[in-house]
Amino acid sequence: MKLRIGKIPYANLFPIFYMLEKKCDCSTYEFVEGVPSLLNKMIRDGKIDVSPSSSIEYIRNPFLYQIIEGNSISSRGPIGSIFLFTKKDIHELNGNIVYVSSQSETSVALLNIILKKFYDIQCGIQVSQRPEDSGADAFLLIGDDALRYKAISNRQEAIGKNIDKHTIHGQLPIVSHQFVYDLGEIWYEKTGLPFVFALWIARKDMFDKREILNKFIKDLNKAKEIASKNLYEIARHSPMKEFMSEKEIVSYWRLIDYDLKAEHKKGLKLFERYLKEVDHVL
Ligand SMILES: C=C(O[C@@H]1C=C(C(=O)O)C=C[C@H]1O)C(=O)O
Repeated sequence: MKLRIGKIPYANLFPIFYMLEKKCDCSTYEFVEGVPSLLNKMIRDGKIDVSPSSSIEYIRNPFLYQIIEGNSISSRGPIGSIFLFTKKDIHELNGNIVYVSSQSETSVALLNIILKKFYDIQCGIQVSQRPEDSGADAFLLIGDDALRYKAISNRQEAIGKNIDKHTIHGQLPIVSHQFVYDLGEIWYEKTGLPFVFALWIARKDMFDKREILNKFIKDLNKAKEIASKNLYEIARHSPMKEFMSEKEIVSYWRLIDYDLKAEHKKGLKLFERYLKEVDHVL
């Protein structure tokens, strides 16, 4: 009998999973890879036991889960991988349709709050598997898609004026969405609180695997601790090296706050309150 653990295959959790698999005995664990929206559904349906899940999944079904205390994916300011790319200033988006990544649930909800509550802007929201190919004026990417798109845009910007904006250079997209908003940064500016993108949650009804779960919680904390002290070494093994320098990868990881303390929970409560205020469908 193994503990079925959700594994988000993004750079944000790479340090933790890397150290978990390297430094801990994982013989009683089965890792199940999936993007956040898929893992949310799998843990809800009892197909996995534990997962780093969109924080909104816990807000939706708190009775189903226990929070693994002390752990999250949060930020106090920019998060570095949740971006709204737009062709115009955010204040001018009224009436537009924003295409959002089907991989996300929390960031889509946060975008809804940012647009409606913080900027008083009404937009349609369209879920898409590849928002960046939608041709839309505005789109939201999360995780590695966001990192990759931003890295490529930065590279193009650096090449700058030499690029013929109407020519596709190899795999590079054409830079046209010159406004880039980091959702973690906007949340922090408006609230002064951390934003919790993901929580580690476990199903409450997991009676026969309690002992393995307790071992996993210890291993998770150990992996998090070791990872935080070895980011450069981990960056050498990161698949993100294809798009980012090791220094950039480490800077990205340093933006992420992997803790869950009283302040984070305050941020989470406020997120829940604002979700109700903007009538976000849970
Ligand atoms: C920081 C991130 O946090 C994530 C965002 C999530 C969401 O929007 O639902 C879920 C899990 C995390 O992977 C990211 O993916 O870039």
